[in-house]
Amino acid sequence: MNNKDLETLRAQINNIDNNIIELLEKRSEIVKEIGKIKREKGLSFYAPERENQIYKTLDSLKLTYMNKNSLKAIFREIMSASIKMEEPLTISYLGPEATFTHQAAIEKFGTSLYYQSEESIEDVFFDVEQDRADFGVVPIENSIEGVVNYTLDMFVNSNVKIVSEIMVDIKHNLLSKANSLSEIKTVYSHPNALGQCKSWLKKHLPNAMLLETTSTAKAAKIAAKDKTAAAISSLAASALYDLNVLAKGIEDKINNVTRFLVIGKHIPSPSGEDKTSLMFSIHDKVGALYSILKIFYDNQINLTRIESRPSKQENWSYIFYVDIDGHIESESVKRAFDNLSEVVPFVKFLGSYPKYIK
Ligand SMILES: O=C(O)C(=O)C[C@]1(C(=O)O)C=C[C@@H](O)C=C1
Repeated sequence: MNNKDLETLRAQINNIDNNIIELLEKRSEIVKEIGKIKREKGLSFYAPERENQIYKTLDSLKLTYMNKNSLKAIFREIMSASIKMEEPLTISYLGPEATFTHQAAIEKFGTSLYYQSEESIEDVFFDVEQDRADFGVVPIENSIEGVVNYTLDMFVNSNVKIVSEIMVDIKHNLLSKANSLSEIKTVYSHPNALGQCKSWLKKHLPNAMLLETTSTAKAAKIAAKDKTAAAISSLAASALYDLNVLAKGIEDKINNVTRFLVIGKHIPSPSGEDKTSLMFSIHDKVGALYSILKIFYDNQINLTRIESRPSKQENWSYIFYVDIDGHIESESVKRAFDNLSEVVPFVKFLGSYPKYIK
């Protein structure tokens, strides 16, 4: 290909880019209208059910050249910019910067919004409750470590609702200012990450001292100040703290996924494929849990998870958390919720939200 060809092709791209920009301008004009209606009606500017519809449409396309994940990332950012045009929302997350929760938040809301890092899950809940943030992102469970009890417990006394969910593949990496493994004397990370990379550490750094930190991002911050130290952390942290990636994907089990929740104050409209989360306690008597599970069965509702936690009110009494298929606005879910309310001492609706799609 000679330079002339290259110039011709780039001129064609310039034309297409102009068309894309013109269309984005037209799209933005409509977005502004939507924003006005939402403000008048007190609706949520972020509409996860609508975003899922758009992602599903993209998923169903038959494309010749474009990679679907790339296309979705482009639309993620278009919608992020659109939300910002309607209302520049603030998203609170369990920080510091470059944690997996931060990554999850950006995956959900794109890069156009404001992000507010918090030191604890409790603070993320408080930010949303007290309107210091419009939405919050917190971890709820990991495929290896199990449920994040702290997040579950927060729902007992909080009135925030679950409005969306995110799944993130957890990839651990060894980051350091050093250039080779032989220089590493200490490895810092969150206890979960150290646990998830145990075999790799034993094989490649058998003599290193392992030290726990409150987050994987904090570990990266510490490692940035000591050339004999390394951190197990995300690639985002390697960029943020300018660290070398000495080894990629060092987790022992490859299927390491963390589920995060977006919390807010509005309940999204049904998307067609939704989940509902509920919390309840039961009477201390024979068959109590059985009779509750039967309510879901009788209403033909699929129960996708059940967790129990000590109620903290009296010893050996428990609170149950369930996720079911369907939206609270559907007849069967509404009926099941009403039936449940009649037989349990305490029940709380935690949210109906669209199921995660990658
Ligand atoms: O359809 C809406 O409710 C919009 O606000 C528009 C739009 C979009 O850009 O397509 C933007 C933000 C919402 O989260 C969903 C969709």
